[in-house]
Amino acid sequence: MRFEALLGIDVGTSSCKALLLDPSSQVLATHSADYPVLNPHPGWSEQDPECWIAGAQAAVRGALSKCPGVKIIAIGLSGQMHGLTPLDKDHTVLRPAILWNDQRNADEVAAITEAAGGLESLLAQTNNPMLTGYTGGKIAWMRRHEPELYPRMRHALNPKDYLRLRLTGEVATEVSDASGTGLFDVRNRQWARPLIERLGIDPEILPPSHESDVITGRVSVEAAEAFGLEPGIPVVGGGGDAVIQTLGSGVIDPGDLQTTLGTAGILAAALDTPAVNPKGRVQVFCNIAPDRWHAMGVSLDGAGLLTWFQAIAGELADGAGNVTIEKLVERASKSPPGARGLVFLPYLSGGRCPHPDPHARGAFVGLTRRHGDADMVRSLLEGAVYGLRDMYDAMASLGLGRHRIVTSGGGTRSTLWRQMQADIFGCDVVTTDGAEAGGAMGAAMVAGIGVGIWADASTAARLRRTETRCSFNPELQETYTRMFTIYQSLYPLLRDSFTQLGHPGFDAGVAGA
Ligand SMILES: Nc1ncnc2c1ncn2[C@@H]1O[C@H](COP(=O)(O)OP(=O)(O)O)[C@@H](O)[C@H]1O
Ligand SMILES: O=C(CO)[C@@H](O)[C@H](O)COP(=O)(O)O
Repeated sequence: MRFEALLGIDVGTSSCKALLLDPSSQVLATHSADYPVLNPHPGWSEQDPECWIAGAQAAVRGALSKCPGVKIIAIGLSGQMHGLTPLDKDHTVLRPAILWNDQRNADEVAAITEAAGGLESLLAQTNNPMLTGYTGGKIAWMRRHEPELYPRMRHALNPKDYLRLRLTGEVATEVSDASGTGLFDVRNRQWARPLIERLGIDPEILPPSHESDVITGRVSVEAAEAFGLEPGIPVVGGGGDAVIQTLGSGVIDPGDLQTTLGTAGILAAALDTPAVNPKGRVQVFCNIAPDRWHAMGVSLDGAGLLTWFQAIAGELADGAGNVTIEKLVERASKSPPGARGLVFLPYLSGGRCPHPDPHARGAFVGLTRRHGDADMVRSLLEGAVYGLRDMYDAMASLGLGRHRIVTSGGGTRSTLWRQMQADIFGCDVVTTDGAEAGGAMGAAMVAGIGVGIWADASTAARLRRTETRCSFNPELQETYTRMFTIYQSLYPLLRDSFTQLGHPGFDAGVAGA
């Protein structure tokens, strides 16, 4: 017997996830497929777009195989934001995609800010500063550093929009991911054309932008065969993962806070106006709902801290594959709150919010002979949450409440990490069904809105169900308040040292040269 479902696909940084949702908003199946990130130079972060396609095909086929007889009625797309996927006129990928956590383009970002008339003027045009992670600076970097490739670039797509192209043959984006280029007029939900022209960027390389629930194309015959789908299925706009995850967590109306522990760490809230961005310290983007906006702080290292440590621990154990994430978290649970006075600064990939500093670095501060692996892993987990708390403080002028956090992403698999969020923020932390599937849940929901199953985002959001709850322990407030105060004091003290440690000679082992 055939039954209907919506398919959400999330092109994450570490894996592609697929999720099937039935029209009553029950999760039917999920499946994911991993792929690697490439770091060819210090501060560079790239991926081969073909790995997203192979990952999406494996994730979709895996999810479908768990639901024999399912008929997909619409597809929604989610993906890591800001990644520059440059294509030529025949849609051939010109170079590996430059990802959201890449730090190579600080010079171009400074030049763009100046050309725009300074930070205030840029904020007036886009509501956002140009950050090193954003697509606009990467386009400028290619123009300067890859002059043989740049003139061939006809399309600059975000990762999920490249998947859209491969699924439907259509070049398109939607307002949330367009916001993350730094070239989008977030208040008016359209490309910031005067800015784009002033920067000398050809506006034609930027895809047409739609609202997130608009149908942008249909699965082609060729893609149907490659993905195990039927041709003709409508594909809606979808959203950037950091934005669409709020819908997937049921957070679409102003009030709740939402966090995500994926590769990145994200603290977000829905807004009903395009709020003034406080000194450009946070990200204010278009939300999935056409009458909503989205404020967030992003740390470039969230749950990705654990996979970094896992790789190191695996090397020390002679490459033995038994250092699992679960084992690391289990070790962390043996260390007390505050990790015996050990703090970890989570800036392995540089800083974004509240410190937009490509030179920022990670640091264990306070090590003694009493500290062991359990304390080190615990301080990593706590450092990721202090990072979220620091973003909350940076967003103070937005007047966001803190009565409850809804959390999502791969890191939410750990009860310890969810409890830490509750204890460090001093509020309840809940998960909703499908929380681990990242943006794939929100993508399936927006697909349903696009084909009329739900009237709007608020209606769809109300159908999410709470699955877990951690209440905060008041007895830990003093420890965590003290530790967080120390955490906040450290970056300003270490900033100059971080910059000096970034001397390229140190990486090459010839700092005197
Ligand atoms: N059991 C677990 N406990 C805590 N964290 C986990 C667990 N399993 C996976 N993770 C973390 O989840 C992260 C991946 O989350 P995910 O939401 O899939 O990220 P992305 O969308 O960026 O690919 C990894 O960096 C890993 O550290
Ligand atoms: O840079 C941002 C949002 O501004 C990140 O959220 C990326 O979009 C990557 O997300 P994950 O792969 O970690 O979910």
